[in-house]
Amino acid sequence: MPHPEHDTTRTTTRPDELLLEMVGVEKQFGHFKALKGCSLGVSRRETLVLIGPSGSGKSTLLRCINLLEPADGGDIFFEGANITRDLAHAPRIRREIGMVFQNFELFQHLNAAQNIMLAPMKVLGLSRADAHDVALDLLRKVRIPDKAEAFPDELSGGQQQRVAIARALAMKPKLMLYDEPTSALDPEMIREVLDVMADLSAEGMTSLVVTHEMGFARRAADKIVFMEDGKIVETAASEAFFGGSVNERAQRFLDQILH
Ligand SMILES: Nc1ncnc2c1ncn2[C@@H]1O[C@H](COP(=O)(O)OP(=O)(O)OP(=O)(O)O)[C@@H](O)[C@H]1O
Repeated sequence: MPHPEHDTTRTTTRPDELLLEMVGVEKQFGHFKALKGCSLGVSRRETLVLIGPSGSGKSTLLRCINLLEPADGGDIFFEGANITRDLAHAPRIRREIGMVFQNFELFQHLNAAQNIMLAPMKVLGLSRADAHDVALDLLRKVRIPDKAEAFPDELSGGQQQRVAIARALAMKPKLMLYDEPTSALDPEMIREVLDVMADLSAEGMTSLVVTHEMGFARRAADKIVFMEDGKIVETAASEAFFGGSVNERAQRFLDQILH
């Protein structure tokens, strides 16, 4: 046995290491408790789908993770660092956690390539030429290679959402958060966005996705998380969840959205 200090086969990063861990996270808006002691772990390369009734706290949970909302209690660890207790982590978290919103939130006065190039130039210090190359690569990845020059109002909703995904990917995030990314889209566009997200998950992009698209959940999710009334009621492996071995409230909700 080699001495541990000289054992070059040891690594500090296990492939299944927790990337994100939430422990007892609380969030209050005035007198209303939106998150009540939420605990959740996300391992590297995992995709989790978060479901639950309207108002159960799904968006608030995502917004606490990337520090758009400060948590009032509990702890959130990202790569082992407690990001809720030390505001110095905020710039890194905004770089390393990508977020995609329901309404795309693209800059209307910039074309698709410029939307994608902005943060890599401003935050990562890439030259315009390098950032442009990154943008073209990502537009290929999200399957709209010919839309670099198009402005948001010249794109369909599905194309705009794919630009938004490309814009988030341009920062090389370690975690992607998606907040109902297809709920503002017409049915024929939903599939093209979900296909891109499923490809990213299959490539190992760690993802936390709020969606009611159960076809996507079946295809891409490792785990399903069910929230109700500000609490995480159930976290189950996807097979167990769809196989029916989940608690009764989660099952009832699943039946509602499937039928
Ligand atoms: N900034 C805010 N101020 C006051 N209340 C808020 C705020 N943000 C969220 N809430 C409340 O917190 C609760 C949880 O909201 P949240 O948006 O997280 O739910 P959700 O599960 O994402 O719902 P939906 O599926 O409808 O998007 C809701 O009752 C909401 O009204």
